[in-house]
This record gives sequence, C-alpha cells and structure tokens, in this order.
Amino acid sequence: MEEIGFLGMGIMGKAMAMNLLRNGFKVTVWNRTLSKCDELKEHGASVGESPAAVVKKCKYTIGMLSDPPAALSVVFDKGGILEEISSGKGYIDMSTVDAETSSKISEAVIAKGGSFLEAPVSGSKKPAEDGQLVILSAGEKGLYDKILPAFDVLGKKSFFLGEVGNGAKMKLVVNMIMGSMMNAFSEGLVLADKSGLSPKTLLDVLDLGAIANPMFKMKGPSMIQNSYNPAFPLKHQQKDMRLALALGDENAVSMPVAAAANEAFKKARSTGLGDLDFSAVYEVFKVTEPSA
Ligand SMILES: NC(=O)C1=CN([C@@H]2O[C@H](COP(=O)(O)OP(=O)(O)OC[C@H]3O[C@@H](n4cnc5c(N)ncnc54)[C@H](OP(=O)(O)O)[C@@H]3O)[C@@H](O)[C@H]2O)C=CC1
Ligand SMILES: O=CC(=O)O
Repeated sequence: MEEIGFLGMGIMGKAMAMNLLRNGFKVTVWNRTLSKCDELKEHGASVGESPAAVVKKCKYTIGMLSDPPAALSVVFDKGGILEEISSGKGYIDMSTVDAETSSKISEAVIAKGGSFLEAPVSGSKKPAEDGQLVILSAGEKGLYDKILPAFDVLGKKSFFLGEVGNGAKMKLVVNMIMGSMMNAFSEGLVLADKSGLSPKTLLDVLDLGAIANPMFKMKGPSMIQNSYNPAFPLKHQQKDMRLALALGDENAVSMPVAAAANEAFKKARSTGLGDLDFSAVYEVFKVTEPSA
C-alpha cells in the first residue's frame, strides 16, 4: 500500500501510527508539538514539517486530533492540508468531532479535488495499540475501499455508514452512552462505600450479572485505588458529551441523563481533572458535605 501520512501523535495517534509501522506500512508523521514524533522516528517513521508537507508526500493522510478546533486547524490554517490536497489524494479524519465540523472539512477537501472520509473510532489506548478499534467511517466510498488495508490493521471491525456526518453522529451517540454509564458506575461505587459495602465486592457482583461490561471490568479496579492514568482524557469525554447534547438539541431529543453526566464531567474539569482519565469523574461523587 502507498505511504500513509499521520497527523496528531497524541495518545491515540501515536499508538495507531506505531501499529501501522509494525505492520509494514511506510508512515510520515506530524505533530504540533514536534518532540512527540521522536519515538515514531526511532521506529522508522519519517517526519513532515507541516500537515501540508505530509499531504504533499503521501497519497493518503490520516488525522487524529483532539477536538473540532484542532481538526479544523490542520486543514484550514497556514501549512494546512488544503495547501496540498488535490485530485488522487485522500484525507481521513479519525478525530471525534461533530457532523458540522466534518462536513466543513469534507466540502473544502472536495473543492480542491481531493477525497474525504470521516472515520472516528470506538476503543481506547489499549485497543489502539492492539489494532482492536471499531472504525465508524462515512463519506467517499471509493476512499474507504482504498484505505481498508490500513483500517484492517488499526481495527477489528470497520463500518461504512454512508454520507459524511453519520460516522461523527454514531461516535457521539456511543460516547454519550459511555459517559452516562461512567457516571452511574461512579455513583454506585460511592453509594456502596458510604453505605458500608466493599466497592471491590460490588465489582465482583457486577461482573457476574446482566450489566457486566469491559469498561466496568477495566476501569473499576483502578478507580477504587484512586488511579486515573489517562487512556481517554476526561476533557475529551466532556467534549463528546457537549457535542452529543448539541446533537440532541438539533433533533429535539430530551437527554436528562446525559445532561447530568455532562455537568459532572464539567465539575471534574473545573477542579483540574481534565487531563486524567475520564474515570476520574468518580472524584466528583466522592465529595460529601462537611459534617456539622
Ligand atoms: N484516548 C482515547 O481513548 C480515545 C480518543 N478518541 C478521540 O481521538 C482524538 C484524539 O484523542 P487522544 O489521542 O486521546 O488525545 P490527546 O489529547 O492525547 O492528543 C490530541 C492531539 O491533538 C493535537 N492538537 C490539539 N490541538 C491542536 C491544534 N490546535 N492544532 C494541531 N494539533 C492539535 C495534539 O497535539 P499536541 O501534542 O501538540 O498537543 C495531539 O496530537 C480525540 O478526538 C478523542 O476524543 C477516540 C477514541 C478513544
Ligand atoms: O472515545 C473513547 C473510547 O473509549 O472509545
């Protein structure tokens, strides 16, 4: 397969680019903070000096950026993708953004003759390292077909969901559910503890019943040790709740559970927990009224 460009060497981008290298792809990487490319370089990646330089060199370029402003910046700003994208080249944005952001990028790329696919992913740092992501793509089917060999390395399953925006929306729905679940889980752990039960025993009970799931199993043991090493940063989960609630607004969908969960994530951010794992929202529920 052709050389792949990769923009954004954060938690996810670095793991994904490393995975492509391990599986024999030639990769050229770029990151706003250049030093984060060093480890990739040691593993054989080339480094581009700007998103435009990466697109100039590579037929296909993937982006994995934090949020809508970041996703837009690598496309529209000076040295951005639009300076070099042209007929025969494709841009695949795997960041979690809203449908409007994705559509803006798609229209601009297509206006320059390029192809565009949005392809946000479900799965966190470990699935990214293990090539076990779930890829939610939408946009140009021709580009999807061409990039599939890379998706097969990055993920365990790829979906093609039709027109641009559908991948973004699917990802936001999934993460809205995940964020709400994390809040209910945190409340349950605190309720068990405050009412004299062992949170550890609660984890064992949950794991044997109908609501057992990989997230409770993976995050629970570290949460009860107050350990929140970031796999999925809380600030990104809150961004996803915010964008999902906006999607709810647009569609007149009442989402009281997600709205309450968003408030807890906002509270966690306001107390400086944004860069920790999203499971750190647990700390918000632990705060109790001071005794009289
Ligand atoms: N972590 C996870 O478990 C998952 C994350 N996601 C989504 O994937 C995306 C990336 O997440 P993750 O890797 O965890 O995030 P990180 O915060 O680890 O990385 C964010 C990346 O975005 C770059 N960035 C931020 N702002 C800008 C900007 N203005 N211009 C250019 N680059 C910018 C950062 O560059 P710099 O290093 O210079 O700051 C960094 O490369 C997010 O949309 C997230 O919601 C999806 C599934 C799972
Ligand atoms: O977006 C986060 C995830 O775990 O998926």
